[in-house]
Amino acid sequence: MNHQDLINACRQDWDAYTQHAFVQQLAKGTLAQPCYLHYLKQDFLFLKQYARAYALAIYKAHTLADMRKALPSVNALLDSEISHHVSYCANWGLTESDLEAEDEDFGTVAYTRYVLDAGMKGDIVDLYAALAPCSIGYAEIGRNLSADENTQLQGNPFVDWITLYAGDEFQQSVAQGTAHIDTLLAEIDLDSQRGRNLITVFRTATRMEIAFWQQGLDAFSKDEI
Ligand SMILES: Cc1ncc(CN)c(N)n1
Repeated sequence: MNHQDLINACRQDWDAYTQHAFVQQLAKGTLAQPCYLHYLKQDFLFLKQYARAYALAIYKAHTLADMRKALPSVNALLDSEISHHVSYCANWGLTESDLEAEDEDFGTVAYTRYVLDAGMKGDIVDLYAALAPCSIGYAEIGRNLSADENTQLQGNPFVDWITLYAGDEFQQSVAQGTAHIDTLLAEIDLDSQRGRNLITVFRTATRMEIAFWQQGLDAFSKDEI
């Protein structure tokens, strides 16, 4: 099996994730600012836990080769993606320590601890099945938005978000990570119990992504700014 089998096995949830109303409003530039800010703050906290999960992949690896494969993702999260969020949030006068002091919302706790638990109780492949919707999904969203002529780039307050995830650096790092996941999945039969378990893990993380977008949209009524 490979990553595409995982996506195909949960197609409905996958499409609900990658085409969520939050994504469509980002693309049109119509997303309410409180929703974006809530999402960014929570995503900062999400990425911090997510970096721990990639560090767990080093711990779970049996070979030096697999340990080295996980390291670029830890670096990319800590040096690039989290730093982008810190700079975006500086526009609202928020510092890195302000962001670290934020409370995690329920969807943030549920998703990140689910990924960490899948990796703790399973092996490295279970962990990657839980991590994969995050990287592969955002890369797909970035590509879709940049290829779609209806995406509003000019004057769009969220253009930085779109260019981050559509950009070469993010796309290449996800392509490398996905090739590694495919190598690990290649030994597993899609119709085996193991294959079905991995689909469940991948689908659960995909459903968590949908809930994470919704958590951002639901912030509309909260007084965030
Ligand atoms: C919730 C979520 N999922 C995925 C990504 C992309 N790394 C992200 N920043 N946030």
